[in-house]
Amino acid sequence: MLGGTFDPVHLGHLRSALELLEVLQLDRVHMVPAKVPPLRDTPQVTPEERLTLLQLGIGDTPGLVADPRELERDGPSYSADTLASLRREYGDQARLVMALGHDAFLRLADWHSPQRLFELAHLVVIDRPGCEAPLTTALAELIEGREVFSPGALMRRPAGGLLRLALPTRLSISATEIRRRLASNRSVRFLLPEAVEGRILDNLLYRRR
Ligand SMILES: Nc1ncnc2c1ncn2[C@@H]1O[C@H](COP(=O)(O)OP(=O)(O)OP(=O)(O)O)[C@@H](O)[C@H]1O
Ligand SMILES: O=C(O)c1ccc[n+]([C@@H]2O[C@H](COP(=O)([O-])O)[C@@H](O)[C@H]2O)c1
Repeated sequence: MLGGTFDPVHLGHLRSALELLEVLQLDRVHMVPAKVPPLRDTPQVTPEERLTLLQLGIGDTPGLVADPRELERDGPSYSADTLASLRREYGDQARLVMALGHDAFLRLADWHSPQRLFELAHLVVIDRPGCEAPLTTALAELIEGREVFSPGALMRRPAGGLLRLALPTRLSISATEIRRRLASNRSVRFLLPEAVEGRILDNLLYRRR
């Protein structure tokens, strides 16, 4: 699972999802837009629209799935609930991975039931340019004894490990920068898929009101 606000989805997300699929030899990557992201302000664009943009971005890419399950729940979109739902779907023995960028990882100790995340899945932290801050004490305690150093070591068990990965392509693209550009009428070409760009421009999304 790769969860996100996806406000909007961009090539940093999509390349990461594809490379996770290859490097970890996964069956599929569920990309799950958060209906109510727990630790940030309400996104500018509705969950349904962010899901539509994600579907357009993924297109027919084999192995990537635009997963609407968080849109079906009310309240904050806690990842522990999403992983529990995936665990129910795939069963106890499936190897389940939650991937997140290093910036999101740095705040993991503030998440809802962070220990439970490790009961339900492995965590894979994707290196992201410009996000090299040190770990807090709370985060260091949370991950103590969990780190492994290869995909093979991670995949021996269904859950509970932590792997930090430098994926082959590191893109310093962020949704914040894309929203800024759109708000000031600057180009976002080549930062996100053309179909996503087209829908955003056609519907005047992220324009300053
Ligand atoms: N360029 C990128 N490379 C690797 N991981 C990324 C990249 N952009 C986002 N991610 C990760 O993807 C997940 C979802 O990201 P999110 O939807 O918040 O996008 P974002 O670009 O970080 O958005 P914003 O700028 O609005 O915070 C997070 O775990 C985030 O760390
Ligand atoms: O479960 C939580 O408490 C929690 C707290 C913060 C973020 N998350 C999830 O982490 C993913 C990235 O979040 P964000 O805000 O960086 O887009 C997204 O799927 C969020 O739902 C989850």
